[in-house]
Amino acid sequence: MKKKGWRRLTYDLIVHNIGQLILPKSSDKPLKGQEMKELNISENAAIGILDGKIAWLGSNAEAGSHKATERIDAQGKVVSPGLVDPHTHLVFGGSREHELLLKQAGVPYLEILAQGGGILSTVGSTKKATEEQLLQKASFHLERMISYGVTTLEAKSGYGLDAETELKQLRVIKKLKEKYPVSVVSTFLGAHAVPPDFKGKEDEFLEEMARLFDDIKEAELAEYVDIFCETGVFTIEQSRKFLQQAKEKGFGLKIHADEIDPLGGTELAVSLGAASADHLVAASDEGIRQLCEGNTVAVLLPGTTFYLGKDHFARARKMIDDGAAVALATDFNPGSCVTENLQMIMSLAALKLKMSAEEIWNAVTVNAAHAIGKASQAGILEEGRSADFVIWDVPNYKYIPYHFGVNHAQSVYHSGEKLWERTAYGEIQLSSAR
Ligand SMILES: N=CN[C@@H](CCC(=O)O)C(=O)O
Ligand SMILES: [Zn+2]
Repeated sequence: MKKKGWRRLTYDLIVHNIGQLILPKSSDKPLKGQEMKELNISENAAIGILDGKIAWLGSNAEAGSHKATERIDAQGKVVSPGLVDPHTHLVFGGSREHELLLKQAGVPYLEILAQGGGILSTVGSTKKATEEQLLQKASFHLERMISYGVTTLEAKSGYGLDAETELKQLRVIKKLKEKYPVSVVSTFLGAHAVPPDFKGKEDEFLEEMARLFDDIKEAELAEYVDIFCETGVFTIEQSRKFLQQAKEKGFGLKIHADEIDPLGGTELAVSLGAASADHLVAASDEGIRQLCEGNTVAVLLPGTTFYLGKDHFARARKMIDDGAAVALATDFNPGSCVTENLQMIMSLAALKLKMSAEEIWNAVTVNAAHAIGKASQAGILEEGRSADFVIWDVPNYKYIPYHFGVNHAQSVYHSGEKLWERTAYGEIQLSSAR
């Protein structure tokens, strides 16, 4: 009956002749284990959009009988929900290309940090940058993310490590939310590293960062609080106390956990009911077992492992086969993963994490949305949802992880509005380049 009602309408937009429409399963919980292996693909499909929302999903054959102000022929290509990137360090000053030489010489990531480089180097550049400069730079990176098909993302602070600069970064994220139609979720990562003047006084530093919670809540500057729980940074006990305080103030929780050493951050995340535990390269069997029991999403960042030149990747196969919920993210940042390209991460997930195409699509849509509390708005295409979708210039959904390092997005929509479209670069630019 509902469909008949819709049929009398004139849609704002109909996208028809969709070869494959990717329809991750809608669920109030992240997809776990076996559920991640299932992905609904509707062939020869069409979608109707009205007032920024998906108003109709059906077959291409039916599409002609519906009225629409605008029609787009997808030419048998693939359409998916807009991608969700649930872990980025989008706002920072400067860059760290000089560290490549250190990496090539085999200096470990934590050693560069201990020498005052790494995160601390970016802290210096971020302190120096004005709010406007940070906004311009973050806008540049955000626009590139959109061009790769991202319509919802998380962005962290964490390159200030003092009240003034952390709040400056969070205000930039808030401005990005206002400036762009995409959905941006903000995370306070004041506990990202120990500033030199607090070396040996980590507890004091965390107390100082925790004193910002009220102001951040009051000004609606962040939805989540995160901490880097790692050898030489913050211990499990410090992380537990800090996150517990954040939880009491009403923040959602995230944790940079078990990235290099298996400290037990995964278990901590589950025990605190964190939305996500991120990295998990060194997560223990017990940590994985607990992930299977809870609803904390394992946000895996294979681009970081690749960029840090490591051979050992997070155990995605075990996590999924045992029954955990896995999402994927870029971890875009100036030191350990310098890419805005979530499609590249999808390829690394196939090649290094041995994830199937179905698991990968669920990991960058529905599960990624769960990891940032956006599951009711993003990651799914169904009637009544925001019309956030991507038309991909590929023959089928398995093609994107397969053909790596390039941009397969043809056009990107949020709330039914076209945000980005690939220009016709083919003939003209190539011939002039020759
Ligand atoms: N591991 C900690 N933080 C970031 C890296 C930040 C940086 O190196 O600038 C990460 O998630 O990889
Ligand atoms: Zn990170």
